[in-house]
Amino acid sequence: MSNSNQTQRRGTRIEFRGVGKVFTNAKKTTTALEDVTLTVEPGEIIGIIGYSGAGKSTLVRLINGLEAATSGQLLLDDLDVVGLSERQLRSVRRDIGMIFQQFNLFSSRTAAGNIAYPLELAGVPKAEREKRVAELLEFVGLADKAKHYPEQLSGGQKQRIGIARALATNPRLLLADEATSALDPETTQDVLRLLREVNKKFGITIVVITHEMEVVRSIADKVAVMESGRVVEYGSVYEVFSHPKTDVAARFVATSLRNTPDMVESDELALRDGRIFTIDLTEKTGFFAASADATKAGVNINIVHGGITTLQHQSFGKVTVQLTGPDEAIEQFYQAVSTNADVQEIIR
Ligand SMILES: Nc1ncnc2c1ncn2[C@@H]1O[C@H](COP(=O)(O)OP(=O)(O)OP(=O)(O)O)[C@@H](O)[C@H]1O
Repeated sequence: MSNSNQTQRRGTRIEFRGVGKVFTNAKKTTTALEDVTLTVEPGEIIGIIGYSGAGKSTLVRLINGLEAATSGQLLLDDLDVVGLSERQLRSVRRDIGMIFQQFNLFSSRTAAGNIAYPLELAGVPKAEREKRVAELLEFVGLADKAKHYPEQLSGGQKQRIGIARALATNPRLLLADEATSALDPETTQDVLRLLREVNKKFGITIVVITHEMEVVRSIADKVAVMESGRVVEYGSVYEVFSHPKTDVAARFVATSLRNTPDMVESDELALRDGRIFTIDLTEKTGFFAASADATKAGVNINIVHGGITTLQHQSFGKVTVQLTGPDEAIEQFYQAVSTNADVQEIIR
């Protein structure tokens, strides 16, 4: 897409300041969000993760003004959107693109017709519209599918059309609500790669709502973990993946990294001879020096589980080892590695 405005525009900055959302109906009140404080810098990709009911969709609906916060402030750049009129919100929404789990394409319109729809709403003249639609189809790699109807497209292709439609009006913020949840893992990666490209090329801020940590790992710069309406953990993807602070974050990380034995594996490992340790590998661990000393003292070291990951240019991981041999030398190994690193022993 050659639109020169686009490269100069920057992504939206989002700031939640103590935001709460309480739904009240005749029978009961539900607190969907409580005291959410969070900043997303322009051009960042933030992953919002949480189990069902954690408040993720509500968070997105506040950003695009479909719901209003009941307390706190929500700033999009410098504008507090809490309490704006419907007319003002319409203008805010012009800068926001959305993509959805079920794609939400019109089945009666072709791929090109779907992408053209927001341009028609915005009153863009036909010739300009056609040019823009062609550029967008090219950008998402589906120029040959312009005249196809949604039912003739695969899930991944439908989502590409959804992304093209969301980009049609040059938004500065893209909200993706479970946008890859209906796709297989490989197609998910394709779509995430496209979203990364959108982010890099146009500097658009992207909010990715998901319940899959794999999605966060693949695309996000920052991650916010939600539980019961609160953001319980927030940080760079590296920080949260390498050192999750809360149980819920650790559980999400474990689903993606698989670098520690699960319960079934632990039960199996516990039956083995010797002692078994899961060791956090960092520069400070001194794992190789301690291993060399133990080997010299007659200890046999067997790696039984592990995984190393690189995120945001930093590597981290865990290794599970089985040590057999002289008790004293094994204890020395344990003392050495546990001085500077987190070490868990798997005990029968
Ligand atoms: N319009 C509404 N009226 C009443 N309660 C609501 C409404 N919308 C959401 N809630 C409640 O707010 C809480 C958060 O819901 P929300 O949909 O934001 O969670 P979620 O994390 O997106 O879950 P899911 O992954 O299942 O979509 C839930 O308890 C839900 O029942």
